[in-house]
Amino acid sequence: MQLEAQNLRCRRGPKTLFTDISFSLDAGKLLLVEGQNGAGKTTLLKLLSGLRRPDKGEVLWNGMSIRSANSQFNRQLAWLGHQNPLKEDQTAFENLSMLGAIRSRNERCAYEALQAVKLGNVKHKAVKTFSAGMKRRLALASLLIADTPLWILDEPQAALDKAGIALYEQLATEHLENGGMIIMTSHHDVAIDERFIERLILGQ
Ligand SMILES: Nc1ncnc2c1ncn2[C@@H]1O[C@H](COP(=O)(O)OP(=O)(O)OP(=O)(O)O)[C@@H](O)[C@H]1O
Repeated sequence: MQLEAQNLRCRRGPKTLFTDISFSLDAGKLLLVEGQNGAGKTTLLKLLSGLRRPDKGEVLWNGMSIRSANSQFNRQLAWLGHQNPLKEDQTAFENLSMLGAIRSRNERCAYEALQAVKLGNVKHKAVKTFSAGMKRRLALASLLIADTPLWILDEPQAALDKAGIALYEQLATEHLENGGMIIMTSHHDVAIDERFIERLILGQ
């Protein structure tokens, strides 16, 4: 398994955000994308997810363009942006069950994912009653339900308290140990073993 970026260039409005980004990421590795506000981290993650096209360059999954129907890229990817992809009027359990149904998971997976993010005791409460940190935990549970090898996560630790950040780091470490891959941004330290981590700093 490999994700490769080849000579990516991106402009937004009059500004060139980056001109020649290349890297390759293998199974069991985490790419930490760093840079100041406005450096282009979110934009780069969108290019790598296929949500936005680069002005130049290509993103390859296992040697094949992610735009090729044969790449199966979308089935391998779980994306988490700044916004949590949650239905506010539904309960935590209903949100995860719905995602699980799309991925042919049974209800037990939803219960297990809720336990894993320590939301088991509020599983039948509507998401609109949750705090920002609880919603972010639920969004992290959706990664477990998706069960894809590649996670692309824009500030996954946002809104989480110390325990929530530690929980995220634990889930991410387990994912990497199982041969998964993660691309993420963060404005904070990430306490994940350095042997998993590669870094890309934008705006230098
Ligand atoms: N819809 C848009 N139209 C034009 N310019 C945009 C748009 N969205 C973002 N930009 C610009 O693109 C640049 C990069 O934005 P981006 O969100 O990728 O940065 P970032 O590194 O993720 O920032 P942050 O750390 O604040 O989340 C910024 O200068 C921003 O003003």
